[in-house]
Amino acid sequence: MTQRGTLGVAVIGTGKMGADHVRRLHGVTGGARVAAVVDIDEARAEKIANAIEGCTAYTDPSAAMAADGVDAVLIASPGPAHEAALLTALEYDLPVLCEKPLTPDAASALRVMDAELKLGRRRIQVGFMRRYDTEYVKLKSLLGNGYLGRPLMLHNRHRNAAAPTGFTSANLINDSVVHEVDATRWLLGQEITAVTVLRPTSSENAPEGLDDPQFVIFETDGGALVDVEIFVNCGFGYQVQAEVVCERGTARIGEGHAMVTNMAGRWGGTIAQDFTERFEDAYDREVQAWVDATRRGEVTGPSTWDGYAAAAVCEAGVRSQTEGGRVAVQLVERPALYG
Ligand SMILES: NC(=O)C1=CN([C@@H]2O[C@H](COP(=O)(O)OP(=O)(O)OC[C@H]3O[C@@H](n4cnc5c(N)ncnc54)[C@H](O)[C@@H]3O)[C@@H](O)[C@H]2O)C=CC1
Ligand SMILES: O=C1[C@@H](O)[C@H](O)[C@@H](O)[C@H](O)[C@H]1O
Repeated sequence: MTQRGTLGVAVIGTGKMGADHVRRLHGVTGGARVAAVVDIDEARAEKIANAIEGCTAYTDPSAAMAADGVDAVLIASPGPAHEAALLTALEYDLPVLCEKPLTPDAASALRVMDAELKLGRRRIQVGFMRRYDTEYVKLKSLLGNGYLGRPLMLHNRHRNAAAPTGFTSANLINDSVVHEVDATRWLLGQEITAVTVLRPTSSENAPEGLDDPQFVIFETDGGALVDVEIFVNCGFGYQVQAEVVCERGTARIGEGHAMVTNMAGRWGGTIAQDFTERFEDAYDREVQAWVDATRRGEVTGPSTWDGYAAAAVCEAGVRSQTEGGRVAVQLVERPALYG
């Protein structure tokens, strides 16, 4: 570790999330500094590096990871670029926080898991930040105390005001629904065994080539049924809601009613416009927890196994989108390294 024991982090990918994580590491969280930034867009990386003392810009992830003063890596490039960056980080034996998805399909996720298994110790945390959101944490702890009884159903709504240009049906599963895949596995403590994707009439606001919204159903090995409404061009804001239905009661999060105003014969509040607003605190807690654990020499949080299991479920979801019907999820046996 460098400079008075702070963790020197190389941030790979300096687009929307990467730039936000740089801001967070530099000015919000403690115990780390941004030692390097990497982007295939050289000007973008340089602009960010120039604003931070002691930070160097690179276009090649491998060069950044080999640099003096780099102790850890935060990957925020697009999903298809994650595998190469993860394998390089494992070669250098560097701890990693990798934005979701770990990779966009099960075979590439398995290659990453095999490389970590060869190393013989956990190095990777996957950026499933909902596990750090206070509402999700409360729901998890309520389910854990058994007060409501066994969970039978989980209803999810995931709405974005607008999807990025070029967002495809596969992105809708791999980039958006992947959060509900992880939240389901984590909240219920069950694996997802089958996925069915159904499509209502598409919104006239959906871009050419994308059916939006879609309706996704998971079956789990504990017998629960889970549904996800995914609507990435809903137009009015960003909403992530979940309601669990148990034997003796229900619990709901994500209503967003932090403040309700009454005025001119109406009542109401505001709706977050995107994930950086809705999950700001969760990202802060996630990154701080990663920095703290890394400085202690530990790896905590969602593992490579969680990333692989999510990738396998998403792959089944994409197959259901293209082939129709219910697609079973096949997982390899869980290695002992992942408990
Ligand atoms: N946890 C969350 O809620 C969210 C996570 N994400 C994830 O963060 C990652 C980045 O997403 P965004 O920032 O929205 O994308 P973006 O498109 O805004 O930024 C990606 C950046 O990576 C750069 N890049 C592309 N290939 C690269 C490579 N091989 N090496 C280095 N840089 C490369 C691009 O030039 C661009 O600057 C994705 O994995 C995405 O799924 C994105 C949004 C929210
Ligand atoms: O991860 C994210 C984006 O990549 C994705 O595109 C959005 O749908 C999610 O809400 C956001 O959390």
